[in-house]
Amino acid sequence: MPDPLSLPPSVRSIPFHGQPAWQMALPTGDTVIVAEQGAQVLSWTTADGAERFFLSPRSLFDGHSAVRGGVPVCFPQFNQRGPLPKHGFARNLPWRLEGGEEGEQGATLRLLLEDSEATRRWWPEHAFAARLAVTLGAGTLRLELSVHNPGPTTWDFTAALHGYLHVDDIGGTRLDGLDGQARWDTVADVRDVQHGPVTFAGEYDSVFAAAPAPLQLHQAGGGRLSIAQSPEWGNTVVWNPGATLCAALPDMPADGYRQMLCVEAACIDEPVPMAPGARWSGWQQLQVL
Ligand SMILES: O=P(O)(O)OC[C@H]1O[C@H](O)[C@H](O)[C@@H](O)[C@@H]1O
Repeated sequence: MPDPLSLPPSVRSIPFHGQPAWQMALPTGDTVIVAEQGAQVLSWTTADGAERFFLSPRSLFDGHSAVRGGVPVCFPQFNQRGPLPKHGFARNLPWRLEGGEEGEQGATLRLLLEDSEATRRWWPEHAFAARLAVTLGAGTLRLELSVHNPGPTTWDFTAALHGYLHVDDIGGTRLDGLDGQARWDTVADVRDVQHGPVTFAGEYDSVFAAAPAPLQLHQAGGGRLSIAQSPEWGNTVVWNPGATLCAALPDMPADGYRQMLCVEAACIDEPVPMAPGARWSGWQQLQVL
């Protein structure tokens, strides 16, 4: 028998859109909701009551289809760069709650996905453990993805923490901190270097070389968010579908693109090699300024 789960008092199990999830709430008023499916953070509210993530009201919530919003964990493949389903399978499968604790940084919830019959359908020779630690502090959310290879064969992966940040209006949103970084504009399929802040007027989908310092998101209404990622992530992806692509996405309202911006800590250009016994981890931290 496994030990009973030890969970801090800030955590409770809840249904969210009819699906199993956990909510953590701090005395400061900050809350986070994490779904069992995909270990996907679906809501983060700060003490002022503001929801910090976009969650599409047209998401399916059927227990396996990808949910559009919050922070999907893309693993072990980013997008369609490989033979696996788009963005890998981790976002479609139930993760297991391993535990949680309260510390100086806030309250942490830990979830685990291991190889199973379901993952071996796509990834037959791959023994793995993927863990997501969700740490909620005052005005801060930190997500850490850890990957372990407990098996005898070497494999590699690509991944992303694909956060859908809620924005007041995409037209008035600005992302600072990528000036001078190498960029692959995947809409035009052009490789160049970013000059100045990133602004949005139509479909935007770019893979950047990760910047050395945190990015800053500036909202149309004046709000600011710091977005930091650990050096293990070699890339940052910035995505907004724009009006035309958004209208073609069945799980998005036609104007949903106006309220979201994905800023993703990612490993894409260089797949992470995992020899037997290898461990890797990388985090992204969001902080309201
Ligand atoms: O629709 P999804 O499978 O969730 O993918 C949504 C988006 O994810 C990333 O941001 C990619 O850069 C985009 O090209 C992709 O369209």
